[in-house]
Amino acid sequence: MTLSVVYGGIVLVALLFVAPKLQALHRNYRAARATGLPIVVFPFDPDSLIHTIFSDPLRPVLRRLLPASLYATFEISTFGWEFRDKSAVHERLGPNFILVSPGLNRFICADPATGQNILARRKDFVHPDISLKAMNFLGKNIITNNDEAWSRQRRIVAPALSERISEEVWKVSAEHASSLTDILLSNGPLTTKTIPGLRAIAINVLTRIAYGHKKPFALPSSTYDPKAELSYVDGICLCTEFLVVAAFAPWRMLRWSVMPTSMQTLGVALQRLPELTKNMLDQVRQSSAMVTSVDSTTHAGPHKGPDPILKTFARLSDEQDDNAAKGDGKTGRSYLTEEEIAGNLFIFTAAGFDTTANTMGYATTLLAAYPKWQEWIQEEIDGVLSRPQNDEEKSLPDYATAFPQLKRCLAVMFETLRLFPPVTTVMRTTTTNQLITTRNSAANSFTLGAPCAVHVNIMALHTSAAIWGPDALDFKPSRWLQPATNNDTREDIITPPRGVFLPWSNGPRTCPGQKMSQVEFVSVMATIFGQCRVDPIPKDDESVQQARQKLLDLTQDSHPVLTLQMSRPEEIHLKWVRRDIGSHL
Ligand code: HEM
Repeated sequence: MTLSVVYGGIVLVALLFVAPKLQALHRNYRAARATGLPIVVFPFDPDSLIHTIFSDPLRPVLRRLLPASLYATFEISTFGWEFRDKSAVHERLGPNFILVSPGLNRFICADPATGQNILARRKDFVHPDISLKAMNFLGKNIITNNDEAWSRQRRIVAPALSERISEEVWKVSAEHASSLTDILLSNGPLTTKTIPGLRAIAINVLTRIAYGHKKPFALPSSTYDPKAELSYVDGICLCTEFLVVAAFAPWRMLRWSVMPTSMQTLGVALQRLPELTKNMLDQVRQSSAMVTSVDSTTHAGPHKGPDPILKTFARLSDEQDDNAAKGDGKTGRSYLTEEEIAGNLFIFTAAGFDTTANTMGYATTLLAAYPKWQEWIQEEIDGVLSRPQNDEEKSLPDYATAFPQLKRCLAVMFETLRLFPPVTTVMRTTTTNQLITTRNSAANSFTLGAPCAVHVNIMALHTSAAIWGPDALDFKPSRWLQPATNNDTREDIITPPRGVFLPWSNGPRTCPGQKMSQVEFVSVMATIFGQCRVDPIPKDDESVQQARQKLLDLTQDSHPVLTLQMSRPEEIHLKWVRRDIGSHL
């Protein structure tokens, strides 16, 4: 009797737990059916905490145990599947399909026209809560706002990254790349330092442009000391390096003495950043006030180079405060609150760091694996670098002269981003039902019931054989260039059809750092590959060919954290050798 009560209780609890899930699954299935799109049903919520934690470690086990078709369903419920799958699932199911689960339905889109349509409608398809939470912890900012505050911030943030900073980005990137080249060439055994070195360049360029922070190039240190002096830039760099922990773990917990020193140092940074931001802004305001009074008394010439972004933010905010004091109120079109200044300064670093650093890391690894493409860009770089005077080293001409000529370097960036886009899927969510028109035809339109998660599958768009041809998965930078013809000897970058190449996304929320990242990438590649060549280092009895293949395998062993990154970058062993460049000039 007692036993049957216990069993009955267990069954009841199980039913109480399962019944709402089944109900949600049924409701979602009906909503998905109404669209007429292909459907994949997965019986668990892929966004639940349990699934998020356990699905990745379970993958190898389930791959062995489950029949292939069941495993394929499980795979597309896991985080980061887009990179592993490339466009295979869309080849089976079509460009658009819906993953139905007891959580939110997920509309997965790899149709260029539909993707464009979604990204163009920023008010209908908004950023999901999870990205807002992940990026909000140092203050509201352009990424974490969906409403009118976004428009106001975008009007300030996008121009701060415009063409006016290109010359400075070009110069600073070349300076740091040149220092890294010296280190890589002079320290023979430092062969694992390429990827950390490229990361150091990316963070140094960002901190110079955003905060005016001038720092000589140095490889990043891997030691952390929670008791050491901490500057604003150190704190921001730490938060960027450990973004996921910084976003979700409370600083008090990170400071516990049982935590690793890196986490304790991060805890200190999170605790101190509000105060450090305030001090830095006060300093900027004081020095601006001094410069203005000196300028107005001495009529000194204009400041050389663009102001750091921080200064622009502070000035706009102060102008609004002045208007408010005059009674106009802080309601104009161009201002940031103090919290938004802090949030956006951080976002510059967070959004611009990993994306650009990893793109340079993948590109360098691919060039080491494919000597053919390395020589291809070097041929171009040699034609652009200034000829040496006497014994001077060849140097990179200024931005306006060199950048437009280095098309092969830009083609390497595009091809790297095609195969290794930092953001493999752009996520949105809907709160009201949305009519979606595919291939610009009303006959193909359908209504997406809300709420629904929407994923524009960048990885699938970038690797579809139907779009890019049978060699879609090959690294082939020349696909980006219109070949020179008899009449015109200039190579030109091609523009791919609309909606098929979206590493920087598209529409009103497209990445405002697109040009900055291109200028930085080309400057760094031209500086490094102008001076040296790179090869993999074969291990033990490996052949060079095997070592090259290993590099390619390491690039494929990647997973997204916030952006796509290699799982084992420390295994990239490269040998840098100075090129004999005088001979063919
Ligand atoms: C290879 C380099 C880069 C790639 C591939 C990249 C890619 C992206 C992508 C995919 C988005 C999301 C857009 C969306 O939600 O539709 C984005 C947003 C953003 N990126 Fe980049 N990015 C790069 C470099 C940079 C740099 C260097 C900066 C600034 C220093 C930057 C600043 C931003 C900002 C502020 C946003 C938010 C825009 C908004 O929500 O309005 N990015 N980026």
